[in-house]
Amino acid sequence: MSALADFQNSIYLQGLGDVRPSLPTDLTRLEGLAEGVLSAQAFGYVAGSAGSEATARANRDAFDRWRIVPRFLRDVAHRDLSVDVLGTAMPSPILLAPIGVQSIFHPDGELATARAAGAEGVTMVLSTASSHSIEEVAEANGDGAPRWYQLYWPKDRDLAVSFLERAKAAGYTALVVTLDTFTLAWRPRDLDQAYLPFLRGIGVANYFSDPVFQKAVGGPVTDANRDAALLHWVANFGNPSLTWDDLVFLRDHWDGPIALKGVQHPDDARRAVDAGMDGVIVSNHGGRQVDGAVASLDALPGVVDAVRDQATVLFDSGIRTGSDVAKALALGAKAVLLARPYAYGLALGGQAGVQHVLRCIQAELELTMALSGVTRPDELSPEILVRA
Ligand SMILES: Cc1cc2nc3c(=O)[nH]c(=O)nc-3n(C[C@H](O)[C@H](O)[C@H](O)COP(=O)(O)O)c2cc1C
Ligand SMILES: CCCCCCC(=O)C(=O)O
Repeated sequence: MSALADFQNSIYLQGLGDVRPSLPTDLTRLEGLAEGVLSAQAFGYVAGSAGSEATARANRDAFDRWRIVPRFLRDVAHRDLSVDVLGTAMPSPILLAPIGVQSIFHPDGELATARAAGAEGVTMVLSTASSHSIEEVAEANGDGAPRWYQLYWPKDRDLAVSFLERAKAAGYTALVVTLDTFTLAWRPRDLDQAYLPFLRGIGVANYFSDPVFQKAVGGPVTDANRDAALLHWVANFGNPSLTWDDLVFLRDHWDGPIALKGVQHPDDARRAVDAGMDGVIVSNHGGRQVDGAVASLDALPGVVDAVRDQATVLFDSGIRTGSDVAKALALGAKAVLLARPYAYGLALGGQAGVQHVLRCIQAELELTMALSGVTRPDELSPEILVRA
């Protein structure tokens, strides 16, 4: 048995003293509870997706179409979930996905998430659009805690370089470059409420604190130039004219591993390998960008097949349970990024809420694996799955 499954026992033992977990252990229940504590705008922002939200639903349906076939009598007494992903040692194949503007969910925002990740030894991927700066989040995360940085590649190349240098100096070891959100998609829940956190000054901490950004807006951001600074942010946030050739620039300015997030097509995965990228993250941004896009899990096997072992394949979009993690790993992902469930944990319980989510999903993964005859993530293969 491992520390992860011990978590399950510790809950049962608390029951002897009539203590119950303060949050549900079925993580699919968190969204409904979070709706009760968040403003309608914040809840719409996190729970909403693009258009009719068909892709968000497809992400979940794709998991339901695969079923695990348990196997027994395989000596699963000793289980080890640890993995090495792009040079980072991890206790399990689960990272915290980049989620921007976290202070709309909890006053401590990314600081609470970073403390939770640091306490659990789980790698946090910090968004460029965070509500606390690169440096503040690193401090909350703690010395030696594993952390990666996610880049929204701005039009201003000097600003991009400044972000990369700040991230490197603050101990972020790998770079995630998100391809699918150079502009916001059509998101009806936000449009109907005329709500965008950035225009209210949330999610711009890294920009407003950056010397290159400040120079571009004529000095530090104050009440006097705040509106102009926000307009500059809007104009510079993303760059739709980027091409594969531009990746050379990133390679030249980041000496650690780089993973491209948002890859869905096998040819794009091959191009990532050709461009010297170390990893790809199969993701459709949780259905928040292209409504009607292929379910992320359905795109995974084609990408795995395309890159073979020339790059590390990670996965997100739709992960809600430990069994979902097992399915994504069985279909070839090296690790997964957990997203909305931890945002709901943050909303419901701050740092403790995020830790609860991490402990539950890791314990559930370990138990699912053991009860399926598997002791290590790399033993998961399509052989444990059938089509429903
Ligand atoms: C509220 C919210 C904010 C997000 N912000 C970012 C971000 O700043 N950068 C990024 O690469 N992805 C961002 N994402 C996308 C997640 O990293 C992830 O790809 C997606 O949420 C996965 O779908 P799931 O939450 O349904 O599993 C965001 C997602 C949500 C829900
Ligand atoms: C202007 C686009 C900002 C998006 C940042 C957050 C995000 O990725 C999301 O899905 O929301």
